[in-house]
Amino acid sequence: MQNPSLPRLLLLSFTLISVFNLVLGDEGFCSAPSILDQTDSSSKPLYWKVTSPTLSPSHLQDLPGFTRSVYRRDHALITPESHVFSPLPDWTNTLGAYLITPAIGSHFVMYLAKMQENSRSGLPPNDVERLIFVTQGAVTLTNSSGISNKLVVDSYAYLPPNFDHSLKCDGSATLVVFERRYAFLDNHITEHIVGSTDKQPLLETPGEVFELRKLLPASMPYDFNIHIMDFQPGEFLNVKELHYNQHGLLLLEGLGIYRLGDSWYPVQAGDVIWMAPFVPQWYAALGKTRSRYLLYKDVNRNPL
Ligand SMILES: NC(=O)N[C@H](N)C(=O)O
Ligand SMILES: [Mn+2]
Repeated sequence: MQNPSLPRLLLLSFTLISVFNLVLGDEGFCSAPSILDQTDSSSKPLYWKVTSPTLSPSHLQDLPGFTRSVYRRDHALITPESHVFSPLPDWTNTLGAYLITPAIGSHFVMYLAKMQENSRSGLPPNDVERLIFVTQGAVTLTNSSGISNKLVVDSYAYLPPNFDHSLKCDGSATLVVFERRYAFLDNHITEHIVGSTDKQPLLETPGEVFELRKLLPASMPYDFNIHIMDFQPGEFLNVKELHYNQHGLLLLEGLGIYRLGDSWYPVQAGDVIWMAPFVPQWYAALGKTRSRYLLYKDVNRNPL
């Protein structure tokens, strides 16, 4: 057999190198793109991952039937690839995905409302209070006396039971909405509230390292609150909580591990969690950026 010519050798070695490059990539063998390699998110709008989550690692994206969602007796993890939207009754041009309802065992509802152009909200049932929190876009809230407030990302509004109001959206907006049949107490009444997370003071968290803000007053008329909790990577809940209160959680930023009962779940921004009363619960923040989650918690009412 004659010696292979130099040009053939060069062609062969070039082919081999490019094949290895293709397989190895520059991070090593079979390297899957890491969620941590996300482009620098400082150029993105606040809470951008809530409405554009990493639906699943790219090498699992097209795996039929793959989901991280779980439903158990005392908890549920609802991840974005499981959302089922349908027109919200009484709302105009708005798609809703109910994520937590009394059918799961809760005394409240939690849903995502995707408002499209020229959309308008409907009212909740009588005696039902509502809290809306904007995670994308902007809406205009108008109350019965005609006063309007523009709510942008990170803003919220609390509407007392039987409080006439309407939300209008010209472009698009995504809201997370909590509604609950108000637990009337003596002659207490709640007030209409409009605010934004960044204007709420940090509260003491004795024995814990996370930063805590609350969106509603702690006073007796309010039968629930919304906690905004921030963890730096590596920080975790000190107390492995087990309490009579129930939770609806939306992870707004970051990623980590949520322990619920005897299960441990990797979670990321966009994930929603239902926690029934007494479910053991614990969180640890991972990754390169802070974790921030929004948490519904019933308060101020005797559990009997
Ligand atoms: N799972 C939680 O983050 N729970 C809150 N720390 C709470 O119950 O207040
Ligand atoms: Mn808790």
